[in-house]
Amino acid sequence: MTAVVDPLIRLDGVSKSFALPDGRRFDAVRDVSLSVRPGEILGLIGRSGAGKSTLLRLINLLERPDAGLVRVAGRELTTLPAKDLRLARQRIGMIFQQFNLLQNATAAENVAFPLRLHAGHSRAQVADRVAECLALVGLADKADSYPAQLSGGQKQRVAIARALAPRPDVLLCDEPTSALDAETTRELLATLADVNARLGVTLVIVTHELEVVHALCRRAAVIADGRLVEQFDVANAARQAASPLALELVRLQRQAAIADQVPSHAATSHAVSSPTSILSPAPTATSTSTSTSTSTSTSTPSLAAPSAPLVSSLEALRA
Ligand SMILES: Nc1ncnc2c1ncn2[C@@H]1O[C@H](COP(=O)(O)OP(=O)(O)OP(=O)(O)O)[C@@H](O)[C@H]1O
Repeated sequence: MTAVVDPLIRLDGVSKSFALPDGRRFDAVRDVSLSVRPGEILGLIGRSGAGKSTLLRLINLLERPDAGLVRVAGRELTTLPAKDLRLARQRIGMIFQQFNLLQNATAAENVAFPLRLHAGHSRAQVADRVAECLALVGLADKADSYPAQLSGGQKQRVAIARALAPRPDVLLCDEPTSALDAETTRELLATLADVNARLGVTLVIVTHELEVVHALCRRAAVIADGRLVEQFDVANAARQAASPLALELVRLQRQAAIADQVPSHAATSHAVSSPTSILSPAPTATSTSTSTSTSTSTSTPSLAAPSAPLVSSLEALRA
């Protein structure tokens, strides 16, 4: 008999609307109910404007729902007084597409920031935790660097270290790789997989890149016009999924499976020539720079089909 595990995140009938300049209201999220189990990696996918980011921000109450309940780690957030909500939010880390680092603070100071916000940590404890988190994301040697001295991938790693510093149960990721080139995206996804596997941190990732879902997520939820259209296990997408977006993911999975079976030079040419996600704009040139390269591009990377090494290294991390 399988043990029933309580969800770590439970959204119950949440809705959110915004006021339009003409006085009408726009329904960005409509009556969504969704559960996320502890340790899960959930991808929220959908076309631009579907309501993915708003839904993500409802989980930590960066947006307050107009209706519905938001329960995280057993606590109903919508009814918490401000002080308790601040404490509850410490258990919910978040990273953003544009990193949102303090520009005039070093990597170490950025990571220390959430720890300093809350009393109770000695200077030595903060220093230890900062060093631990920077090492975890492979940036032990960049503690004294300022964001301007770091590549895009390194900045996102600092953001991950900062989010992990208060030991969250869950990390909300809003388009975490959209500002990164293909190679840096692969490295970042491996880091996120590692955070999930080693620390057991639950991940909820908003992305418009089906490649990210394929490479990292165990479950996917499709959002369209503010509604939850369907959810499925990524490994069983071919059997469980029905929406056009999910079927596009199935096509991507098949391409990757074929690429896995053909010799590497053929796989490479296949990956390069295959169409990218229908969510992405027209393909742009991919870069093969390393993690130390400067990547400040805001264009959507065109990953095409994920390369076999990416898929297998992430699957190894997942195992
Ligand atoms: N603060 C706001 N005020 C008014 N409208 C908003 C606000 N935030 C979001 N919206 C609108 O709500 C809709 C959903 O936005 P949201 O950012 O959640 O979509 P998304 O699926 O994440 O899109 P994208 O992939 O383009 O980021 C959009 O039409 C957006 O313009």
